[in-house]
Amino acid sequence: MVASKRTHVAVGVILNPDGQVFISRRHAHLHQGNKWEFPGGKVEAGEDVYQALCRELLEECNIQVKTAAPFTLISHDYPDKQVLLDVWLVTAFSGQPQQQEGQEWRWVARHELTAYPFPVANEIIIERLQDAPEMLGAKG
Ligand SMILES: Nc1nc2c([nH]c(=O)n2[C@H]2C[C@H](O)[C@@H](COP(=O)(O)OP(=O)(O)OP(=O)(O)O)O2)c(=O)[nH]1
Ligand SMILES: [Mg+2]
Repeated sequence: MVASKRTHVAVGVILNPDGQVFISRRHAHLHQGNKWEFPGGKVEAGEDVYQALCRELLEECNIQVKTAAPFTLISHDYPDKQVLLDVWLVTAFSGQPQQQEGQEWRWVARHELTAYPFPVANEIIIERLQDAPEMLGAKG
C-alpha cells in the first residue's frame, strides 16, 4: 500500500480585543471553494508550523503575529484530499488584518461562526471556540 500524503496546514484563529474572530471566504476555484475559513496555508519544506503561520498571516492578512498558542490539531480526510489542520489562537498581532488576496472577509463574534459555511473539518474548531471562554479573553 502506498502511504498517503497528508497536507500539513497552519491555521490562525485571530482574535481581536472584542473577542471577535477574523474569517475570510475561499476563492471559488480552490479546494473547499466558497467556504469560509480561518487564514492559513500549507507548511512548506524547511519551515516549522509557527513559521508557516506567521508567513501565511502576513501574506494573507498583512499582520505580524506577536502571540500565538496551539489550540487544536485536526486530521481530516476529504474525498479528494487529506489535511492536518494545525490550529493556533492568535491573541496579539501588529497591523490591522485585511484580506490581501481579494477574498471577502469580516470580523465575527464567536457565537456567530455557526452561521457561516466552513469546511467540515472546521466543525470541531468552531465548537471549541464556543466552549472555551476562559482561554479566549482579550489579552492586554
Ligand atoms: N487556510 C485554511 N485551510 C483550511 C481550513 N479548513 C480546511 O479544511 N482547510 C483546508 C483547505 C485546503 O485544502 C487546505 C489549505 O489550503 P490553502 O489553500 O489555504 O493553502 P495555501 O494558502 O498554502 O494555498 P496555496 O497558496 O498553496 O494555493 O486546508 C481553514 O479554516 N483555513
Ligand atoms: Mg491559504
